[in-house]
Amino acid sequence: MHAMEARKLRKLYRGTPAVEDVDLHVEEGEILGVLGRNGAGKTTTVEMIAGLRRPDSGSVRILGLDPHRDRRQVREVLGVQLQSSALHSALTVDELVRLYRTFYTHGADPDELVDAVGLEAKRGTRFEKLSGGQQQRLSIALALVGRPRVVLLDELTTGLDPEARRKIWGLVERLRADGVAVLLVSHLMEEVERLCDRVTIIDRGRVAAEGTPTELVGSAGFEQQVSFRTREAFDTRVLDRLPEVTGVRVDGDRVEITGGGDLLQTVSTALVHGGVVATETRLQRATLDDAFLALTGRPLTEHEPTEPHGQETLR
Ligand SMILES: Nc1ncnc2c1ncn2[C@@H]1O[C@H](COP(=O)(O)OP(=O)(O)OP(=O)(O)O)[C@@H](O)[C@H]1O
Repeated sequence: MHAMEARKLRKLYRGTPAVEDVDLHVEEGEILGVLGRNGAGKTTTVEMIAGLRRPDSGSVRILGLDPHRDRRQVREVLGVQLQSSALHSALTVDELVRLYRTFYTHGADPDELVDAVGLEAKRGTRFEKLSGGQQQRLSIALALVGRPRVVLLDELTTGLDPEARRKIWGLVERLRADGVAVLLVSHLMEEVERLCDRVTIIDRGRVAAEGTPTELVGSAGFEQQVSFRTREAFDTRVLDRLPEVTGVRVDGDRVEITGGGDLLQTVSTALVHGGVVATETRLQRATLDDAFLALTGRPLTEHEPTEPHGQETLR
């Protein structure tokens, strides 16, 4: 059983599909990144997984539970941080965290959680007096206060400064180490490349590609290049026979290898076995940004073409 599984999710807004045929799953101790342009359908997908919006068709399971049918049990195991959270503006950070803690039978220590998101100096500050980034950090704390087993994070660190961002990344890495299943919607390639074990690219409401960052770069048809220098005469047969290697070029003391898979690891191991002393070893490979462009035809920073949609409220 997957910790979270969404199958064939579909959502229309006034007849126009916003999400079509979307399959996603996350395992315990795994971070899945969901990457897509503005308007690609990511938030709609997360809201359906959270049970905040009913899909027109398809199903969601959180630890085997249905977010609508088993609402009460799902609340105990699921943590959700959405892009815009309207919280009681007159309550302080401490009051809000303690209030949310009472919603759960088992939960986190409120003081530790406030420290973990870096709001220790703001404990007594009312929500309305917090900066946008501080409100964002508070919404992360509130998503985690029930010690959830599955967490949905939408635009986790948008608007945070680099230091706060690194702190929150550390927090998400600790969740993974504790066996929590994390779904992370993001616009930031750096965040996705650093944190995510697997990535699903959503484009125009559909899954365009899915895999580890390395697999996505590979599936976009990019080759990697490993280069190094060696003082000894180099026999290319050490590398030629490896399935990952597609080409070896020797230019004086410099050797360049092209190929796929985990090329750096494969080449390094073969060189050690072959007794070759290599220096200045470098790996060059396309980034997830390049893969996104190749797989969807447009860069991540472009917006989805806007189509007229009727308004619909959460239900
Ligand atoms: N409540 C709504 N009523 C009507 N149309 C909507 C509603 N919410 C979203 N849409 C439309 O559905 C599509 C998907 O929107 P969604 O918010 O899910 O995308 P997103 O990938 O999360 O975008 P962003 O990165 O900007 O948050 C967009 O075209 C959007 O305009």
